[in-house]
Amino acid sequence: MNIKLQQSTLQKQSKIAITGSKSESNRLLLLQALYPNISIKNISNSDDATLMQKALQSADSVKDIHHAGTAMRFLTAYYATRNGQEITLTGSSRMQERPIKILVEALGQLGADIQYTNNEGYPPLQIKGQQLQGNLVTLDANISSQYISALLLIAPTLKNGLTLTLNGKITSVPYINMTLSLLNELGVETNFEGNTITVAKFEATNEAKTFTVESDWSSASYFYSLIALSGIGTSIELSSYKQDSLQGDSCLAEIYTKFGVETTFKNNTITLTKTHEATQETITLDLKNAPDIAQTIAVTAFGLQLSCEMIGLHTLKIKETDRLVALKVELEKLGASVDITDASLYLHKASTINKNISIATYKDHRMAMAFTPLALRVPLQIEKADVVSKSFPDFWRDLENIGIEMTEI
Ligand SMILES: O=C(O)C1=C[C@@H](OP(=O)(O)O)[C@@H](O)[C@H](O)C1
Ligand SMILES: C=C(OP(=O)(O)O)C(=O)O
Repeated sequence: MNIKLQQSTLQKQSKIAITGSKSESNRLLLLQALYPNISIKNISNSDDATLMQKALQSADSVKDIHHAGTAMRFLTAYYATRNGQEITLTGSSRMQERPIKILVEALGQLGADIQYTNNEGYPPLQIKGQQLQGNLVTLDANISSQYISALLLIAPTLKNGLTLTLNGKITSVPYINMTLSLLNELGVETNFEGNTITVAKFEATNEAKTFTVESDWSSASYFYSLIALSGIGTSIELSSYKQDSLQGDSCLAEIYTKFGVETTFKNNTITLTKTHEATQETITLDLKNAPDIAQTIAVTAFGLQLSCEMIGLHTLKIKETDRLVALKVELEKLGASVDITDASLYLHKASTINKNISIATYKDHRMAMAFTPLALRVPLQIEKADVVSKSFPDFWRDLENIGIEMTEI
């Protein structure tokens, strides 16, 4: 399905309820498999969370988690601990290009039996579950925090808990803190100081424990962008959000003040309002803690005809696509000039935005969603638009409801 977006104007005031965070959901689903007294409210309806649930529930020996990075990494650790169970864990062709060696070797230090089916260092994996021994693991922390979260999630079920020593610069730290906070909420003792994380053993209890997932902040980014590209006074209310979020992408509230958007928190909702014009000609950001909002921000800056320098983007090359290359190619089709390195992107100030450009999405939900707000400036097309379901299946319906005019082609 491709979508043609007419040049549109957002409703002056609107309301949306965004689905639960896929990051929180997939952590809680894994914890629920380990501690069945857990129940989960406002769980994400994303493909990634649905695939995680299916994999955990099905008795099949082959588990296919498609594009879901968290499911791939968290389930690798989980099945390595399932004594007597043998499974193959696989994913989409892109998933088979996303590295997993650091996690496999870390689990190997605990005695896990994991073999590569095709290419060393990449899924599919053949996992023979067993009771893991040992409690000390050292691993590189600069490639993906998901390897660390995967180990932390199984840590309280290990005989002596776990001590992780992290090598190198730690990336995507808020996602590690989210994992630790959820463990703490369950009652698990943890400590994170410098480059060492410890997790104590924790026994299952019968006491019911309910977690309520906060709505997804990465998904909220597209509404921040829409408001930034709208006229002064335009606002949207998004539920259900908290000021003390576990999600690092809640830094959007501060970042978007630079684009003229103010956020107010009230009764579990946030209201985003365009209150002023952008305050600077060049927006400079380090996104090592919030990699998933890089595409949204680059497109907002382009739409507002600002220049933008983003660093800390070293993880973008191994996500759903090489997001640095994808951003450069698609922004340049629209008339931008973009310089990239392995870890940064520089968008030069644009003087025009080309009309009726067809945006390729590279099997990456965030490419489709990040470019859509440009419909407030020019008509454009989004190719393979159903890709959004990885994290936000209701995206197109919600956008139509707030005034974005579109037709399927
Ligand atoms: O732990 C998580 O839920 C996630 C961690 C981040 O990945 P990296 O740690 O690989 O950057 C992020 O990009 C991803 O969307 C979700
Ligand atoms: C990178 C992402 O997801 P994952 O790594 O979990 O596939 C994302 O949602 O932007």
